[in-house]
Amino acid sequence: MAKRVLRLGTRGSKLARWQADWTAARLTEIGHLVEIVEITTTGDANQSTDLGAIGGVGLFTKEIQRALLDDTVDLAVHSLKDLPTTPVPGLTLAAVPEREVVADALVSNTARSIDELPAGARVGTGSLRRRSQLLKLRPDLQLCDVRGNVDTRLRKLDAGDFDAMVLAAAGLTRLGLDERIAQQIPFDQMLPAPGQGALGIECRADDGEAFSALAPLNVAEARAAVTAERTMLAHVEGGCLAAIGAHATVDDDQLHLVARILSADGTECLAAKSTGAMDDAEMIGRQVGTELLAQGAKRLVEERR
Ligand SMILES: NCc1[nH]cc(CCC(=O)O)c1CC(=O)O
Repeated sequence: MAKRVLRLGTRGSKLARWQADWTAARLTEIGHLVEIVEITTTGDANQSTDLGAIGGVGLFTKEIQRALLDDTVDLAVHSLKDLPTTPVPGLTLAAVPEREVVADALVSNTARSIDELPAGARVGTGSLRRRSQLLKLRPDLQLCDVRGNVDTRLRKLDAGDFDAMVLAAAGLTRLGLDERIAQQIPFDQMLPAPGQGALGIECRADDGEAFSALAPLNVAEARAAVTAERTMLAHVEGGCLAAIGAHATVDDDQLHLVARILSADGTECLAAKSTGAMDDAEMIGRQVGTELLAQGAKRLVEERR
């Protein structure tokens, strides 16, 4: 019998293609046959529209999950930070591979750090999380909305549309654009999005063959860290629209999670952290979420609706 070809669904952006190629290469190395299938998502088709206006949560992932459920593809590779925390019946997150650099990066042709930005500098970012944390640090900054893929954003920066911008360091590194990173922003200044820098690979829950193929790509420490971050996010019901940052690390089977949630203008900031066994990642995520709710997180989440 001919060996089954695993059809791997991905978005068409350069970064998505890199992630799909990386996953396909790992699977091929261990003897699987993989075919990459490109899928256009609502998020990609609407480069100019405000993300919130076209339904926010799941914009980049829904169509690929649909293709998985329709049996058009067998595997789906996502940037885990774009994947909603609500489970999709019939699908399972089969692998969270080794995580790339988690921090956000400052990209600028003039400044080497956030502290070094001149008063009133224009900073490009479409993310409320980045915006609120920047304003908390530097209320003088002028935040400019910027959308599009990494290349488009870099072109706008180089054209002088703004003095600096903030992107995930992981995306730049994967695209070979490391030299554009002026500063890896320290976590005390900016906490990343839950799941940032990690990939999530899904398959149909009843597809044992695909699940087994993906198992060797899973890294327990990476899985535990993103599980803690995502459980916290789900617990405060933040979705992708609230200014919520989180970062979990695993050290000697001990998991440390820190999280914060901010008001839009950055003047209010709630923070919580917890530590425990790596195997208790979900419990640690819930503890931190509960602590944020006790401090009044609901009001900051509702502010965005
Ligand atoms: N929301 C878009 C998105 N999804 C994943 C990444 C970067 C790679 C990653 O975090 O894994 C980016 C771009 C960015 O935020 O700069």
